[in-house]
Amino acid sequence: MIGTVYKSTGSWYTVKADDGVFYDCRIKGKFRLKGIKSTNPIAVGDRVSFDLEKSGDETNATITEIKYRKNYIVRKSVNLSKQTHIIAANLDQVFLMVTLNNPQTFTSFIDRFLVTAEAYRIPAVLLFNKIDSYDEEELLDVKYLAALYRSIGYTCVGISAKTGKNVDKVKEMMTGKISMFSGHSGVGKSTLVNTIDNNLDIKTKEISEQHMQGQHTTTFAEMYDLDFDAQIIDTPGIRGFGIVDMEKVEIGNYFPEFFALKSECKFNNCLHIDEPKCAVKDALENDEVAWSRYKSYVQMVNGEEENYRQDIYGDKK
Ligand SMILES: Nc1nc2c(ncn2[C@@H]2O[C@H](COP(=O)(O)OP(=O)(O)OP(=O)(O)O)[C@@H](O)[C@H]2O)c(=O)[nH]1
Ligand SMILES: [Zn+2]
Repeated sequence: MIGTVYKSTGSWYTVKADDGVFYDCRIKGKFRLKGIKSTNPIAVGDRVSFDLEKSGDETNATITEIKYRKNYIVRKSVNLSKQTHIIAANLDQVFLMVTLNNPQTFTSFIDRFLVTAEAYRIPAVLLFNKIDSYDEEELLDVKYLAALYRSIGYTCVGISAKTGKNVDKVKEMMTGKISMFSGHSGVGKSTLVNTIDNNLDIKTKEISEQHMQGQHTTTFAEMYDLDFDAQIIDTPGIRGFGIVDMEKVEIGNYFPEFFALKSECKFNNCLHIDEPKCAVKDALENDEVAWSRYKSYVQMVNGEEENYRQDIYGDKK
């Protein structure tokens, strides 16, 4: 039989077979995955084959094979083994919820998130939430940001999880897909999920930062069916993506508007920092590339942490 993993506890996997029936499965032997040293061989979202075997009154379900994963997101374990914990696999899209204030979402955070999504090959959508609460000036800031990210190719929607404004658009985008919601604490993720499907009762199991750092703590994601043809993956305690290891020369490839210009740079390994005849820097000078994006890029290349203070909306230089 073939199905999708909805939940994993490390030793048991809840699999929804393609006929809609749920089975608790175990794995047999060891699953080794090429290229990753993982603490968990099978993750939520994985497509698996499994066998049913009767023993007396019981039916044992055993996973025998993992199908091709189109993508997966990971969290590095903090202990010395350098093992990777796969949080979820086969996401169709990820929604980043952004608010201008309460809490403030900085462009450096948005850009880091988008770079990670590009690296994971997961389409990202920006949802500007709480538009019911903004004054005219703030709405202009939202429009500016939405236009900026749209020009790069990202879908952007202004929504209100509270009033339901444009939530129908979000539902439309979710139909037939597996989605994940990310964003800072307080941006309205739970509120939105409740507005989308008020029968769903995801108990947001908040895990303290301190707890997350404990090496024995494992956070398990879970997939939920909504009351229309859509699934969401909830990752308790994980509000963004883990950080993906990247080479400096790679980072520019995950800024789509930089990548599009790369072939016009004089050097094919151009870092777009100090090199002469750099098409990205030329575009920046001509205001064809946003300064906020370039600033995020330089921070990432230099391996700096997000610098919240310097990051101002609509600040072009
Ligand atoms: N005005 C307004 N308030 C909102 C909106 N969406 C959420 N809120 C409020 O923002 C606060 C935080 O919302 P939550 O849904 O708990 O945020 P969250 O992202 O799930 O937060 P964590 O669980 O901490 O990650 C609550 O007081 C909500 O009522 C909105 O569209 N407009
Ligand atoms: Zn360049």
